[in-house]
Amino acid sequence: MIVVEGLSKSFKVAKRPPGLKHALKALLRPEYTMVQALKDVSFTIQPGEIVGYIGPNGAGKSTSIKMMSGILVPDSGTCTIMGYTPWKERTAFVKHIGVVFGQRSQLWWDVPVIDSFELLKDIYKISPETYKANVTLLTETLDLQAILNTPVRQLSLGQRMRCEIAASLLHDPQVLFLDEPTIGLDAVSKIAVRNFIQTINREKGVTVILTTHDMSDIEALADRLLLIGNGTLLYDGTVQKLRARFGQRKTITADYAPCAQPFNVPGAKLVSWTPERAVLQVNTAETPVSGIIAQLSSMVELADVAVEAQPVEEMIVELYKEYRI
Ligand SMILES: Nc1ncnc2c1ncn2[C@@H]1O[C@H](COP(=O)(O)OP(=O)(O)OP(=O)(O)O)[C@@H](O)[C@H]1O
Repeated sequence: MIVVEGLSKSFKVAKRPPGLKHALKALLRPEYTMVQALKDVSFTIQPGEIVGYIGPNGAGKSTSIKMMSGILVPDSGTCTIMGYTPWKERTAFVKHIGVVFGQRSQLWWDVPVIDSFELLKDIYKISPETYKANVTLLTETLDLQAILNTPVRQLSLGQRMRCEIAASLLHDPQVLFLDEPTIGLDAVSKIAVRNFIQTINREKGVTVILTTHDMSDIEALADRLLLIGNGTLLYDGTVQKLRARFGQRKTITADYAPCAQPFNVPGAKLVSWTPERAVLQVNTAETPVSGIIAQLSSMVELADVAVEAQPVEEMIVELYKEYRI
């Protein structure tokens, strides 16, 4: 579906040290530096995948999405999506993709949402039947009925995001690029957007490339992660592979009948202790959880035990540390 090979992109940025003197100098004799946003990035994405494209600020995620959606031209490298080179065959190519930039709107600010949808219908030359069916489906699943006649500028962020996602799917694209689609959304809207992404992936087979800083989006949606740092692709693998590598740390929370003294369980690290509850961390590669629970039950009268895996967020932090990004 998507084949990216050796993509590189640099930007020429004007140097402007602070101060009026430097500002005047920069105006008369501008100096430039080059920022390398992407360096030789390659990957392949299969139809129907949901891929989390992650990395710290300035890593090169948006630059990649802009190239894959045909907005930016790389300095070198190739990208083929459904047989198209995005930046060369943009008019034909955009019919097959949907793009949502969480920080920017593709809707017309002053007109009601439904008018923006009508304009998109004409731009994408969507047939009346497809348009009608999709507006009905998207209105229902994204709960848009009450806001379809409201001008975009009067919508809340969460309402606008739902409209943006609907707008990006009116023409039945096979690939959807989502750049921070849940940024600034409340918990209810986030879950609604995530559920919707899962639904269109499952029911319509839409391939999704998702960039986000919200690791709970990744945990809920992505089967596979692409980690980018300083413009370089550092990790390409499934969330399970990440778990196998970093997810051996488990947290055990034990509730017990009151106990006067803090205790020590060999093989586990005591994170916190109260007379009725202890939180321990264990590396399951070295000590099995069952062994820790057996030790605990010989020391205190256990009432309840909860075992939690390490959250994906913490594993990603470990990955960032490992690659020093
Ligand atoms: N139009 C531009 N002109 C100059 N530099 C740019 C431009 N666009 C991006 N850059 C630079 O390229 C690098 C990568 O930026 P990019 O926006 O792709 O990062 P990102 O991973 O999307 O970051 P964030 O998570 O903060 O959105 C950064 O150093 C950025 O300053």
